[in-house]
Amino acid sequence: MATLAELRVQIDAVDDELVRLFEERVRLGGQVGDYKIQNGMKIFDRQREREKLKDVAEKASTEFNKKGVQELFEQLMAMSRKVQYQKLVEAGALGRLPFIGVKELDTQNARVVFPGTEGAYSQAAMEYYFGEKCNSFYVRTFRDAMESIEEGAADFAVLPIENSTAGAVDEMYDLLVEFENYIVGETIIPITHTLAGLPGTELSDIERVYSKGVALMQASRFLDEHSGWQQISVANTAIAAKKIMEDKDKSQAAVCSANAAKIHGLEVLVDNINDDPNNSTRFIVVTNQKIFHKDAKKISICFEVPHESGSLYHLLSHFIYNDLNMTKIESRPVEGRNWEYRFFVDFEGNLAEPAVKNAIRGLREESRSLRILGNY
Ligand SMILES: O=C(O)C(=O)C[C@]1(C(=O)O)C=C[C@@H](O)C=C1
Repeated sequence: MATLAELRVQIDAVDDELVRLFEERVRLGGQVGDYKIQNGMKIFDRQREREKLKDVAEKASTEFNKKGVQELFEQLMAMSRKVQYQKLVEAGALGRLPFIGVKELDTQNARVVFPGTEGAYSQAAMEYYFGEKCNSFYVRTFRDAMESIEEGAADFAVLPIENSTAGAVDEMYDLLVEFENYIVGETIIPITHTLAGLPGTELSDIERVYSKGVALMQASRFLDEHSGWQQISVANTAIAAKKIMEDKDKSQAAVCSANAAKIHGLEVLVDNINDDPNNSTRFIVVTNQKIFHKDAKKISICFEVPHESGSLYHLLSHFIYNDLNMTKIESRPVEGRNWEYRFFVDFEGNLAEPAVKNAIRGLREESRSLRILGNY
């Protein structure tokens, strides 16, 4: 039997040959890229790749090798595509950037909308981002705010997208797909909930607690200690506070900020009731113009993937090969198509960078309905 050293010599010889053939294949892939660019053809040829995978599997002898050789060729062809996309970018064949780079966002005379009512956390986030004196108004729901932007009634909207305890605000992700609005900024603020009621309310008076569903979730430990209380979800924490004040009923309380309690004439019955003392929410700033700040560092996109094994894996490889750092991924069901998903990805970068253009080019060709949600 051969010794380990002898076997390794043989493996080294095979590997040297593989590297030589790999380089030869990448070179040919590049030439195909030049041809496709000259003739205005798409880089990704799904049909050709399917045939290739079938062919190489047929040439392998065992089931294990058939599967292995297919995985290997999937990778090899993905690499060819990356080389070809790179060439496209170098040839300037990317077309115009659909987004306009701006030096500053025009926030001076802007009219800003936030969901809820006076005292909403979105208002606090808005004041943090635009300043306390900004020209603002409120609407009831997230959808109403997105509509105000789309119609041009407001220049910017401030909306929650993610909470450190409760996770993604699913509704916002769906609205970002539904409306042609774009993210141009973000801000994170601490969220500290209180239990608020009419002045003089005792905890023993309370029968019903109103708030936004996610706020009830964020205070679930405290609320679970009072299992007799009915929890009722309303559109917004500050709307809950306003309702308690209007109903003048001591059997009702709200989960809201101390500021919302004060604005609506309520007493803070129990302070700081969130499960996590570091509870905070990330808010996005949305507008209807396709603009991005020239120094923007983060890009949000969404896309649907073909219902095929490995398709998400291949799409995400565009980030790896272009050396882009992905910071977040979320998925949401695609409406009307059971068990199919739309992915939302955040990654670091600026739309003007070649690596970003290259990745987006590849993602656009290989996914369904790619949308750039914003660069901020
Ligand atoms: O044959 C082509 O059209 C190529 O671009 C080459 C290649 C490959 O590497 O084999 C790469 C990308 C295509 O999706 C299909 C095949």
